[in-house]
Amino acid sequence: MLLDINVKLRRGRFELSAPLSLENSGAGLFGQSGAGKTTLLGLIAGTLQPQSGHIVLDGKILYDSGKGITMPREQRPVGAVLQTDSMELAATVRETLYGSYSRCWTQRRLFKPDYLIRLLELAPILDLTIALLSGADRQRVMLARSLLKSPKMLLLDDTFAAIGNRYRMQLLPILKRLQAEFDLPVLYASRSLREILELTDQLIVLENGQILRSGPLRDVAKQQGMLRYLGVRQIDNILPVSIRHHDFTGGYSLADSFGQPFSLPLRPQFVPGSRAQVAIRANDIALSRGFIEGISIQNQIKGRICALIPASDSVIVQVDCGCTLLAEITSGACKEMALQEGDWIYCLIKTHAIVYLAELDALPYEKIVNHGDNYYFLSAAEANNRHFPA
Ligand SMILES: Nc1ncnc2c1ncn2[C@@H]1O[C@H](COP(=O)(O)OP(=O)(O)OP(=O)(O)O)[C@@H](O)[C@H]1O
Repeated sequence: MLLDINVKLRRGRFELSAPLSLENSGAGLFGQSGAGKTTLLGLIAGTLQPQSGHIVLDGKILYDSGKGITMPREQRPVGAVLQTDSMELAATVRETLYGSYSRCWTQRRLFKPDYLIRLLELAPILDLTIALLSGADRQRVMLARSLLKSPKMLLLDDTFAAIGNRYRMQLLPILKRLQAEFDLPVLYASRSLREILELTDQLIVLENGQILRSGPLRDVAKQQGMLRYLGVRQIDNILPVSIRHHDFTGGYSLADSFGQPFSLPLRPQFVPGSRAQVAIRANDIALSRGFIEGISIQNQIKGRICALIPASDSVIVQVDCGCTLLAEITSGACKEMALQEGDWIYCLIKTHAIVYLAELDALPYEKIVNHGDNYYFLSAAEANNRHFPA
């Protein structure tokens, strides 16, 4: 167990009560403004003390009210970039970084300052004082300073939002590398599911100081209304995929999900090996008894029907393809095909019917085609709202 927390804290009217355990991976801490994300990170980092409970990280007790243990912040094996953090304004970036490095035990040191200076492109600002830095530069310095503690876990409080767009695109692969190469789990707090999903699909949903749900997005999203709460419109299938390679000639990215190959819209920004979440609407999946040759649809995923669920004028067909896919077809089609539970079937999915979850905010317009004097908005979400200028 990486992290085991059960604490209570009251601040004015706000009460945080957070029983939470994390296995050996990072997670995204999602919550609306005021949900308690910064508070929870502060409790782990040691900037705040709970009234009761315990916090154990990687077998080390950081806090235990029963045993009377409170480990001071400097000694906690936690790197944290918190909104409430401050730095010595008169110190230079170099002094800040080397100061943090010299306080880390030699045998625990994971990173060298030079490595992080290169990784986070800090060389041009090394001799500036913290007071002279922009907000985004300060965030990068704080991140480097936290990593120089060689932490067992990295806590980030809405860092993408604070760091600015330019470095955001650079920071993402860095954080992914830290997780993969250095086995450094990141707990990332944000109000944006989209940002969290760029890093991880493990979610902790916090509301009003309470943990509503935790687990992989697929499981969390099963709860009625949860996706809407997370700021995502209703979608029927969410799949984790691993990107394999990009076919620039063919115009698609190839990925695996539960051992099945998927052709996805081309997104070269995903490094092969990285993970993403994709969504497919149930009524964007057609079914066929056999594999079809000579068809433009790139995804023909074979699976076995495990349930036929009648809806008002349609049938939801639950297909086990390694992962579970829900397809929605008309009752007429279901009857004509004489579908039965246990039958083998192919799920036909067009590449462009698959949407990266991180891009859902970018909807409703997926693509606008100008043909003659007419504009056509090619987006399922806009089906009821087409706009054809005169
Ligand atoms: N110093 C304080 N004293 C009393 N209450 C506080 C203090 N700081 C925060 N709170 C309250 O604690 C609650 C949780 O705040 P917190 O900053 O942890 O939320 P958050 O989820 O991080 O929000 P945001 O996304 O806006 O940063 C809020 O109701 C806030 O008003």
